[in-house]
Amino acid sequence: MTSAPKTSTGPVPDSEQLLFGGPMRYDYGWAKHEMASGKVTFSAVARQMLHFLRLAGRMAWQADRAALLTLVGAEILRGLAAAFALIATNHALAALLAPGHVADVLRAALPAIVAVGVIAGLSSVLSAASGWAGGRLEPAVFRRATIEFLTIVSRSELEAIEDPAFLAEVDSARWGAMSLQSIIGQATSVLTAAFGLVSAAGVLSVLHPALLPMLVLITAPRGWGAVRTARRHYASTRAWLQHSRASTALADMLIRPYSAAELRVHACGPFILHHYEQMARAAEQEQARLAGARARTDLLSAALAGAATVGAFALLGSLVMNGAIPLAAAGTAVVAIRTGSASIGGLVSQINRLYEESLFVRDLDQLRREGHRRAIPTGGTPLPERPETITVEDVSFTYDGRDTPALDNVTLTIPRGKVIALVGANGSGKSTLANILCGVYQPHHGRVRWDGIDTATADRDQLFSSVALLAQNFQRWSFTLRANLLLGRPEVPCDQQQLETAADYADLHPVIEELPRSWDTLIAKGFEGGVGLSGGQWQKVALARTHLRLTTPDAHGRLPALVVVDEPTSAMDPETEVEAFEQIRQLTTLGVTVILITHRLGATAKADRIFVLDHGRLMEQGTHTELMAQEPATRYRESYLLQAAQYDLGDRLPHQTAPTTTNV
Ligand SMILES: Nc1ncnc2c1ncn2[C@@H]1O[C@H](COP(=O)(O)OP(=O)(O)OP(=O)(O)O)[C@@H](O)[C@H]1O
Repeated sequence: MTSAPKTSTGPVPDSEQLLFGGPMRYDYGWAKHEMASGKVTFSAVARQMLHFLRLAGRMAWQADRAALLTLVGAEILRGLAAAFALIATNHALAALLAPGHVADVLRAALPAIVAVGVIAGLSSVLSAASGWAGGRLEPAVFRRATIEFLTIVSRSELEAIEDPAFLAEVDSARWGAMSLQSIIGQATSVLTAAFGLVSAAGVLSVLHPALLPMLVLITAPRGWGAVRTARRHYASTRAWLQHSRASTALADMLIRPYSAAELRVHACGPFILHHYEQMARAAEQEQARLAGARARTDLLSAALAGAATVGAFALLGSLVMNGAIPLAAAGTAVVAIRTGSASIGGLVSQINRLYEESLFVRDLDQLRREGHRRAIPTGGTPLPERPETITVEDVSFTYDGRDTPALDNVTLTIPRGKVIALVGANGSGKSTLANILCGVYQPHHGRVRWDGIDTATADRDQLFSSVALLAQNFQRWSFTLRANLLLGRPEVPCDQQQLETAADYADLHPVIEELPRSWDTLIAKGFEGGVGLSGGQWQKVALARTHLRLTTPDAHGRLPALVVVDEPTSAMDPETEVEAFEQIRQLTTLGVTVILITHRLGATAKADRIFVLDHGRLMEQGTHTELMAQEPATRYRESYLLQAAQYDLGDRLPHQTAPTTTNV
């Protein structure tokens, strides 16, 4: 172990530059990963591996004790069987090489020969038992590790999920969950090979102490080669995880329904295919590089091990010649060296994989700690069920990688049970503010208070439960219509009547009537029996889901106090849209405060209060009448008149002409 592993070679392929703006390799700075770096000692590697084996063992113990005990028991017995087989072989050889009549010699050797056969049979049974137990354990451990991984990631803050460094950890840890499963199989094989080696070593040291160091000399180069190859492979896999995710995304674009129409009309297929191929070639080159490096390492370690084997046989020959050991013992020693070497072969390839897998398990372990740090906190100050006012105080927020803040010292007050409109040009910060109000982002500066209680220290689960979010890019769950609504309040059971009420509210029944299996229709193109919905129909589904959430108490009897609707009607036809806005306004009759984000200023005109954002700053506020009457003309009035002029709504003030530039 002398140098840190290389991860990629060559310039950035054009495809990666064009499509992703740079190389899709993770640059980890290998110094951070001491196990993968060239500076680690073998004992450190062994300690780490034992640590992760214990981790896998603990998980296996929790998953299926009987299977784990069977597995370990069977492997220990197989190891013992291998030692007994060698002893029996020694007896058989001693009897066979003894002088005497052939029939007598055979008779004397028969018990030992039979013992060798019986032990071989027993070994096969034990091997089958071990395979059965391993087959049960591996998927169980994989399930546990995956569930743990998914729980950690899905409970992380949204900012963490959007952080590329955290995403890199997530990518690698996901691999770790798979590795934890294979570690069981690897560990079993290592155990088997190690027992074989130990029994060979035991027999050799009994035959003559000088033979044992020879076995060690045969083993050492193969062990060195295995660890070197594993490190190289790990470094490469980890660095190329993002590349592999990007390639899968490209392949999906070619074959999934969501991109099918534009792909065909714009003839994007050949373009994407070309770049997919370029990326696949880059990955192929990396694999070829690894294969070449592995071949070189294998060759070197095999040459060293071969030289050691020759030395071992030479030593054995000289021991026989000098009469230090009898011929029969030499025969047994040959068998032991061969068994030992075969065990080394198995051991090396298994340790190779075990080591590599344990590096990924380590990443899973790391995600556990990092995930804990980035987790949404549990507990905190209780929030009022129906706050009289929600105040946003001097709130600023800047996205990672951005120089300018998305929200810049915003201060505003939201009274209970009113419709509050957030308006502003694209990118002015409306959705960011909505996400802060919902508790998915925490302000980087300033506070949001519910009746004076700072939401940063409040019980976040309670905050989430008190909010309904109909986001601009709301989730179109690839499930049945029923499940799509139930996901409005998934933690409590809902009956059909509640679903019907929500559907009534969103005028969803005409859509349901056209669905082949009514509520149980799978609304997902690309799955068997699945049907697609139009954009406006999906918005109705989302509106119904929001209503279900607003009218269904959580497990503690709490109903949402705040609903954020972000561009809820953008895909609806004019008639439906007018109705939908009216329905949204009606939500205040439930005692809920409505935050309405929309560019349709006809709808905001009826809001109780309007806040106008511009480049993350709160520029104007008031009622529609106030904002329209202000002099000099507000940005809001200019935009409103511009829209009015488009539709000739006749809302233009007598002395005004519609401006043509400003946009809210
Ligand atoms: N995840 C993100 N990472 C980095 N920047 C972001 C992210 N989301 C939004 N932004 C940036 O933050 C600013 C505010 O975005 P936001 O989505 O809040 O605007 P908006 O007013 O809702 O816009 P629109 O009317 O187009 O929906 C924009 O400059 C946007 O590019």
